Amino acid sequence: MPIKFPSPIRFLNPSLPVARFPLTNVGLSLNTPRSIPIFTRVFPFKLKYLGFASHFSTHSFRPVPTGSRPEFSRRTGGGGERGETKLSKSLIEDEAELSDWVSDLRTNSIRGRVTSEDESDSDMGRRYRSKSGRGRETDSGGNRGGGAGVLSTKRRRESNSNEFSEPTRRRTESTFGSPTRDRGTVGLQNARRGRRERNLGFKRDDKGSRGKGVFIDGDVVDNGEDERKGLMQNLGGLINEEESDSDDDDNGVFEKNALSSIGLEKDFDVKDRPSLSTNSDSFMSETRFDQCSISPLSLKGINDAGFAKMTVVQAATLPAILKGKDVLAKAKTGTGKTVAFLLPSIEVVVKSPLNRDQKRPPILVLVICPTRELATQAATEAKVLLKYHPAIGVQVVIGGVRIALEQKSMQANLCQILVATPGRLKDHVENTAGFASRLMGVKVLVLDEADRLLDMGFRKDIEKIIAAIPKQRQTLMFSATVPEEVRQICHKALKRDHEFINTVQEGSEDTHSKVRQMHLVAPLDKQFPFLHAILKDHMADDPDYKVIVFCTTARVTGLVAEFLGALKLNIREIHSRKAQTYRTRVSDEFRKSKGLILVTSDVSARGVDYPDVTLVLQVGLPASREQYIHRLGRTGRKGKEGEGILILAPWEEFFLSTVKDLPITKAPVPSIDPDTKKKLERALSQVDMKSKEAAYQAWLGYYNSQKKVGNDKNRLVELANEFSRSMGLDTPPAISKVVLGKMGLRNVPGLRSK
Ligand SMILES: Nc1ncnc2c1ncn2[C@@H]1O[C@H](COP(=O)(O)OP(=O)(O)OP(=O)(O)O)[C@@H](O)[C@H]1O
Repeated sequence: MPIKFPSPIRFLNPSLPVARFPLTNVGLSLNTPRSIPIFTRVFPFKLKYLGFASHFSTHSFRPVPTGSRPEFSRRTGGGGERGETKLSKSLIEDEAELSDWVSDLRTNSIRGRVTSEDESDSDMGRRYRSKSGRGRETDSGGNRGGGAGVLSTKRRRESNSNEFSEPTRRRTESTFGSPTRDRGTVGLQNARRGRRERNLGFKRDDKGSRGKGVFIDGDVVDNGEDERKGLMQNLGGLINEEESDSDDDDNGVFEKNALSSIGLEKDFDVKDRPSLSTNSDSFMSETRFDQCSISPLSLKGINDAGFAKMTVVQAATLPAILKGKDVLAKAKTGTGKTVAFLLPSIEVVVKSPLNRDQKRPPILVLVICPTRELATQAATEAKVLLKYHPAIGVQVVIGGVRIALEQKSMQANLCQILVATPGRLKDHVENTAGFASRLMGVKVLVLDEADRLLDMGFRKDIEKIIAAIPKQRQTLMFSATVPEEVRQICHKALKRDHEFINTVQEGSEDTHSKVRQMHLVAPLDKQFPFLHAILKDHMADDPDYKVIVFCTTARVTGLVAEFLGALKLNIREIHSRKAQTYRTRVSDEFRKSKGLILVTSDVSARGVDYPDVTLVLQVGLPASREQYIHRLGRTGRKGKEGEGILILAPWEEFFLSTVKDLPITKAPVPSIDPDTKKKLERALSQVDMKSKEAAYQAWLGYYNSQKKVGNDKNRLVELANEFSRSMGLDTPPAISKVVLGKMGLRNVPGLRSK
């Protein structure tokens, strides 16, 4: 018999408070006439607030009168969203698309374009030599410099059209450079000791515990968010003016509005939910799937997948979703959110009458994911659940795949469930015959990684997609992070009576306590050696190691991968400069393997479910607090233990204040013996000069867009040149004048132009 929960209470985790949002008067906006852009209505650029207490002067967003609002007893997330310094807003769907877009700048299609990376590459190799004097001049491989160019110029422009610029605030960094002390690697080894044993059970840990980025390697990003603001500053002239109507003002306003208008309706009392009261670290509930009204064939599929009981987020959200409610759900990384939205969506298809329109059979469920890897993974999980539903089909549409192939596949195969990345989906809406009418069948819309999809980089595409599906639908949004300002936007996308189900216990962190988090502050010239030392140490400590190294941009990722490859480490790399087929192959390989290090940009930051990752290393400033959390979430999945180390330069230490609620301790500083030092220098000298030049430009672009670093241009260039020296270059690479101009860096002392 189906279990029943009293309707106003949404439950959760062991002691998870389930938050429900007050019913504000804002729920209508997404159901707007098609001709009016949704987010323009719901989030007007000139939105003004009349006070911190929640008064708005816009007709499309009215605050709940203070008196009628449920008391803002606590903010959810245990500080998860606290202190968000809002480091970012994304620009582009998938970094590959930004890559394409930047490639596009090389053409004559956009006014005021930048000189292409390829152009700037043309003679770089001849100009500079590595420290050893033998910089190689060969191209770094067919995968570079290409971009998966399947996107139209128009779309790329549109993808970028909503970025906002931000008034430049001058700021002088005062925290540059404090030398680190060498304390040996023993501490790190100790820190890890016993990890494997602890992994054997779900025991509680006793330890105390771009966009897309922007960019720009003159070229690219991998995932920043706030850098996007910088991108706009830097590339001002590149943006289509009609579309660059900035909502600069909105950002500050938005944050305040969010703070003042969101409250929790109810705190959850775990005593009322014995089925969920496992220990508070567990991601599993006591609820069985057959306790909900799930079809027998779905139950069979679940059983075959080996899922005996629901995870906490599944138990928390399924009853509400099955009842047809709109849901915004927040649950920690790796806790089964994908099944939580797929399973009830499948049930909607099961219950839908068979459609006899063979020519344009309707798409009933639309799942949108921010990256190609994630979309592919969600579709794979759907297929597992659909094992005993031969009449239900799932298809994927993502960038990097020939659109004609997708059109064929959607026509020739069952496609009641469509999983897509936003840009490609929009392409289909605009260019695939009959697709728009199929979309009019959508009954369930899912935004996976909702906060990412609702940020600036995706806004336009999402807006168009929502306008292309029926207003009468169920909307589900899931993420491990739901910043305040995103909650505001979510309100507009969801029905008024939607439920916000937060499975992160009040007062607990957004990260898993079984994942040991550390940071290491080291000057740039020490970072390559330290990275190597940490990896070697980890590999020695755990023969089943499986490590992900996150880097700031695609080009820096390429550089780090080459460096580690030269040291004969077992390396794979994934970033936007790699072809999609390569990305898919490497992703599959990494999923199945052990004894491997994946060097990657933020294309791998969210959602991807690689089992048993033992260590996540983040090198350089993460694009945002959220991005830090999602990257870290690649380890410690399904209740396992893991380890995360963030390597920052002294002048990046400010980032720690944005994650001060997380249990991040200081990592011991590795010691580097003279022989190893020489070996590392040799390895660096083997890295392709073009990779170094591209990484230098990308590095400069990325940090230029980070306001805390990029506002002081003289200092920025000093730091970039420090980075250049850390790669073994005596002279920093020259950058084309056009690119420097676009970055706002012309005539800054220390830069070389060509
Ligand atoms: N009921 C269940 N029992 C056991 N394992 C499950 C269950 N549901 C899902 N899983 C597995 O848990 C793993 C993590 O799930 P999933 O990738 O959906 O997590 P997530 O919460 O979406 O993570 P992220 O926030 O990183 O996207 C997957 O391997 C999935 O197959």
